[in-house]
Amino acid sequence: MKENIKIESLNIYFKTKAGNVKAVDNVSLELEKGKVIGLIGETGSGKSVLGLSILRLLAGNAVVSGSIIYKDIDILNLNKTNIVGIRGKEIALVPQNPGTALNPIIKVGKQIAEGIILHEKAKRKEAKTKTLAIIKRLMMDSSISKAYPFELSGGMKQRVLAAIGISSDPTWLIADEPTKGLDAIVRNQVYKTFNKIKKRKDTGILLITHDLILAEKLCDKIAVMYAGDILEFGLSKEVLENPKHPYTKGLVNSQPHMNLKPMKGLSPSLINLPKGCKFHPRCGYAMKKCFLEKPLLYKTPSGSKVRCFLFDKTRKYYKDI
Ligand SMILES: Nc1ncnc2c1ncn2[C@@H]1O[C@H](COP(=O)(O)OP(=O)(O)OP(=O)(O)O)[C@@H](O)[C@H]1O
Ligand code: NI
Repeated sequence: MKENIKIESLNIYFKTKAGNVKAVDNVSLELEKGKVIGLIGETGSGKSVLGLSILRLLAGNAVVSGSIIYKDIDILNLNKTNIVGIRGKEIALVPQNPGTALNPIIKVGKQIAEGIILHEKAKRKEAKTKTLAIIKRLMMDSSISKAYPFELSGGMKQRVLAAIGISSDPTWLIADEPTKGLDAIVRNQVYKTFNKIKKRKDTGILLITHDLILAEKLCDKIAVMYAGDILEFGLSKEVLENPKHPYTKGLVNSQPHMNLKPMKGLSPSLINLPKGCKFHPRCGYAMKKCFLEKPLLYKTPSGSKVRCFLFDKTRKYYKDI
């Protein structure tokens, strides 16, 4: 599918005074058009960096290699003018921090309409009609178009950002932690907004989140990140209800609605990464091999992929954990 986003051997490091920060390590991942793919993992695991790289929005000290193919084009090779034609129009971002992402002195409706005018070269009147249709589609009251951002709650601002995101009918939406800092009721409203977008089936979503309840409700597939690596990838239900990698198990068990059992240890320094499996210093199942060699992504009988030697069936210490 030409409109899939195919990430291949993506490496991203940041040059800093303390050394090179390896934020994304040889990631290959295909995002299927019209599907919702979740990206979960502890803080600092590289989720936002991966999402922003698709939009070429990384900071100036980023060094990127590999490829991100969309419609037969490598996004990483586009010049600044051409990326502007894709960003916002075909691949849109719903940014983190709704508090700062909206312009405080412009009414919300106008902010949604501006995107439509910019990307679709629409006339102001057409843009206004479409803005009201989008507001209605996302189940918000039309009166919000006349409100200034400060008049809206955090959840409402987040939904307005989603409205801006879909205003140009993009093929892809990259949403970075849309429920961060919101209480349960408002989180549910944001979920409903994204579910509406999902139901239209013509927009795929890359959902970056710590909210595993949201991830399970919305995502078709989930990728689990740790220190720049994907450690597990598979159907959402499979990954969250039957996690295979010891790290995914730890993440699931540390959720407030689960045992709330924090995972032991801390993520490694991205400047000085552990040899072998990056998770081995924290892993209760670590074997000698894990200290020396980086595991591949092994396919499990249920179809998910797990970067863990316990799932390398060719070896005799394979067991279901
Ligand atoms: N411009 C930069 N210079 C140096 N390091 C950076 C830069 N941008 C990001 N990083 C580092 O890259 C790593 C990955 O960051 P990223 O924001 O992708 O994490 P994340 O998984 O989104 O975490 P969170 O869940 O907290 O949002 C972090 O260690 C971060 O400090
Ligand atoms: Ni992030």
